[in-house]
Amino acid sequence: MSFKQEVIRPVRNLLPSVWGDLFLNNDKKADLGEIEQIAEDLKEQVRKDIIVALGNQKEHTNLLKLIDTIQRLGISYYFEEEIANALQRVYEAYGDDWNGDNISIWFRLLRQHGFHVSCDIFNKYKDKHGAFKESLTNDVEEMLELYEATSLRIQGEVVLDEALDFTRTHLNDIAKDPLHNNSIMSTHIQEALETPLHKRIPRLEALSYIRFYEKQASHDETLLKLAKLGFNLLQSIHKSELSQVSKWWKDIDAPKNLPYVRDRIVESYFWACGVYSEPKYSLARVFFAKVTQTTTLIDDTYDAYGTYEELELFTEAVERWSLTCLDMLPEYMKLVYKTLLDLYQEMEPIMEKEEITPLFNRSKEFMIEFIKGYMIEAKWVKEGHIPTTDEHASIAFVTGGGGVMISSCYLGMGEIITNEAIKWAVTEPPLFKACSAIGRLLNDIASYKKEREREHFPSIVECYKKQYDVTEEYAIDMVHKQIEDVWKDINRESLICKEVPRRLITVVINYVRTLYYLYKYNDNFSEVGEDMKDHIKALFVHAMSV
Ligand SMILES: CC(C)=CCC/C(C)=C/COP(=O)(O)OP(=O)(O)O
Repeated sequence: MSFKQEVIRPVRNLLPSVWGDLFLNNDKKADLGEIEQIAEDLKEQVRKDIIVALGNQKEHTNLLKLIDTIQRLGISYYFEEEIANALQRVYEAYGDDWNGDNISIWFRLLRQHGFHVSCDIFNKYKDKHGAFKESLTNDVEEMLELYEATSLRIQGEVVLDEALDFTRTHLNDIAKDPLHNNSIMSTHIQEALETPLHKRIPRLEALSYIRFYEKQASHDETLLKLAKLGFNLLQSIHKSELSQVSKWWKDIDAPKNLPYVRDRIVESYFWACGVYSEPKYSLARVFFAKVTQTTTLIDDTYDAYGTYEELELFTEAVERWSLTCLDMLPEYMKLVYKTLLDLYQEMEPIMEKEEITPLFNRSKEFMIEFIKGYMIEAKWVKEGHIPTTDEHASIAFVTGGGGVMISSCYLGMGEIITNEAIKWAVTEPPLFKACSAIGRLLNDIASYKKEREREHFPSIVECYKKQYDVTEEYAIDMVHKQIEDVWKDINRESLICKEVPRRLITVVINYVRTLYYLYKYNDNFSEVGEDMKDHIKALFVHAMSV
């Protein structure tokens, strides 16, 4: 007599996609030839403005303001060369001794573009007792700019730590002051306090800044029009890509074949657009969206469905990376495995043509290490092991996904992936590790309560509590402090990597900005909140009225 043993699987309350088939059939590109021509003429005008301002030293403060506005409006990719050249010239002309106005904008822009200018200039804002001058509080815009500049600080820049405390306190008071209540400025301040510019996803910043800028009496019509047209032009490309990835995902038919999996292809594509929205990175964007959904598929297999024995088989198959391993896997896992291998297989010839095979191969290795990390987590869960914070960090650097996610972001970006960049990326540089760390910390803070409801790898919050015998609130504070420290590390690293094209560094920063958006308060990826739904609709459904 044989007894069929029932398999006990983890239980999870799975939320379906909120989008249904909304984005599936949007692949017809509209004919935008006429709009493109208008945009071309506007671009020419802006280009001239940049060149004229650069040529006249008296205009350099305005030049920086113009560049800042262009960036915030989301159209800097039209003027990449002009902006890089202008900032290079400003750096060469002034070094650390900027003598124009708007110190904070100067500092923020130069640091954002990789110039390690000194923060000592901010001592100008202090009085003889070393405190920030109270007179600063009379100029709200200047205080706001100083606040924004502090996000670029690195470890040890005490003047900027102090400036952050000072400006945050005063801006908070202003935002709460009934005199300013509900004014455009007070909303603007509140948004800045919530998420400083440096931590915002550029595409969402464009969305909100276009609305703000339009209401400013001093706005420039050419810039505003170009921003709106540019927004719509990008949207039409993104809609078609979103339809493409939705079809790919639809063919896998997860609701029928893998019902335990989070269906987050739209959110995955949103993530990809957070990293790069320019037309020329279409291939990379589509690939990265698929990687993110596939990683989610694998995460859910380890966290929410597979038995320990099945996961061991899957991990072994991934290490061997060959379709011949399909036979050793249970039926449902075959599809997970095939999705993973097909995804890379499809990219292989393109990567060969682009001569970036070493990076492509390393990216596969990162994926294998990542999945082996999930297996270690599964083992600790099985043993009921709560790791020390150091042990936790050692695995979080792997399953935090920095290596696999950032290397995947780079695949398909074309000629910007130079040999130097490949040499740098394959070593898993500190910037990748910082992505893993911040990803894990943000994700743990957002989801530790939910994860506690079921069997799950312990979050950093649990590890802190156990190791240091502290309260939950204290542990959470420690994690927030750590997150701020990682931002400082990212800022430092992004100034050091001189051999890597700047756009590849901003890929990393944008990736982290998107993580920050997704996990700052809740796990917006698993449980898409109202704000995120509105943002996705604004980016991919509604065109902007011009
Ligand atoms: C590594 C990365 C960024 C992968 C992209 C897919 C994803 C959002 C996984 C996190 O799932 P989760 O919220 O369930 O996380 P975990 O199970 O790791 O706690």
